Amino acid sequence: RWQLPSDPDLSFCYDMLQKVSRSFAVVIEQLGPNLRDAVCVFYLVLRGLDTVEDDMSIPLDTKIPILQDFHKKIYDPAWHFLCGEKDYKVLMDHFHHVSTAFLNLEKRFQDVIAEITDRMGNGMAKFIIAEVESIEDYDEYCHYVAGLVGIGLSRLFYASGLEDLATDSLSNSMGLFLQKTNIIRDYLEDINELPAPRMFWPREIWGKYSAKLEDFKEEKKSDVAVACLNDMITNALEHATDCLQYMSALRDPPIFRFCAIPQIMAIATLAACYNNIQVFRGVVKIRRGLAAKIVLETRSMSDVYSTFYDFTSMLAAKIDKKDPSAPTTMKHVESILKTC
Ligand SMILES: COc1cccc([C@H]2O[C@H](CC(=O)N[C@@H](CC(=O)O)C(=O)O)C(=O)N(CC(C)(C)C)c3ccc(Cl)cc32)c1OC
Repeated sequence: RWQLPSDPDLSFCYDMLQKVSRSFAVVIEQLGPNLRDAVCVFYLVLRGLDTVEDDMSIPLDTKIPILQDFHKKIYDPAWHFLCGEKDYKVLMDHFHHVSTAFLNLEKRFQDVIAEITDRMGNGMAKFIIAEVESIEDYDEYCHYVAGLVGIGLSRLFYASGLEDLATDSLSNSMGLFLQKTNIIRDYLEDINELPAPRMFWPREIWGKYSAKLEDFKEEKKSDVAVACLNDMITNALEHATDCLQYMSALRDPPIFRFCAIPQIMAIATLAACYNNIQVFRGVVKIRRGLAAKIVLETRSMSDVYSTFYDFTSMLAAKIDKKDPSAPTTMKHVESILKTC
């Protein structure tokens, strides 16, 4: 493993990265030196935003201005805010390390991070009050919290000179595919969240299957729960071909792996969740051994194509003709298999 930076602010950032997402930290650290620091700082700035958004103990009239002005706070090493739990409390209480590391980045990287943080913070603020009702709301919310991350990363890759600039549309899809997979996988964890659950499953989808989203926890509602789950997964699969197109355009091997590994985890998760009532009984996680295999064996686009092909075929094998979404699921499956 390369030498930890002597710079105390950056070494705090890499330590935090290790703590908040060990598996992902490994792939970030394999990026080139310039890009690595920018992505590490970007990741922690996003985690900071997320921690504020998720902290239900912060009153709205305090939370909303923090979200909206977060893009200015990152320029102010004097600013910090006590919120979040465990490692996130450490992150927020010592946020000056992140803002100092941010200020030491090249300006072209700072500008990308600041603009994305501005748009994301304002988007989050909008959805603190508004519920996700329609599929359009669902795509808009996922754009703010995940699509913008893809767009920001594409701009950092381009600013580093290592990649051409990917379109906002394909970059957005990279975020939506991951975020929608997380929202689907985390149904039970999210709906049991105390003091108040924040659910992002759109009423336009679940309202076709039950009067209340929490009904899916009930044994007697298993059939409609699985039908709704398959509908949600079918909606997420719409983004898969955009993600394959985005990854096929990447040139730098460390950037490729950084982008490909989460996408493969996502298609593997969707295949495991499809038609699986266990999503409403616990959190369906792909086995650690499989995840480790994915991290080690994803080197080229042909690895990505064959892995997407395999997991999409596994999902297709589980499609029940009687499932209400089956025709649409088959359509998305066919376009993915054709692309691979
Ligand atoms: C071109 O776009 C990307 C390319 C590579 C990786 C990601 C994306 O992947 C991780 C992967 C990650 O963080 N995995 C976790 C495991 C998990 O969350 O289930 C981990 O390995 O700890 C992820 O999930 N999110 C969070 C969002 C989805 C909200 C964007 C994320 C947060 C901050 C950054 Cl800088 C990047 C990402 C991209 O973002 C779209």
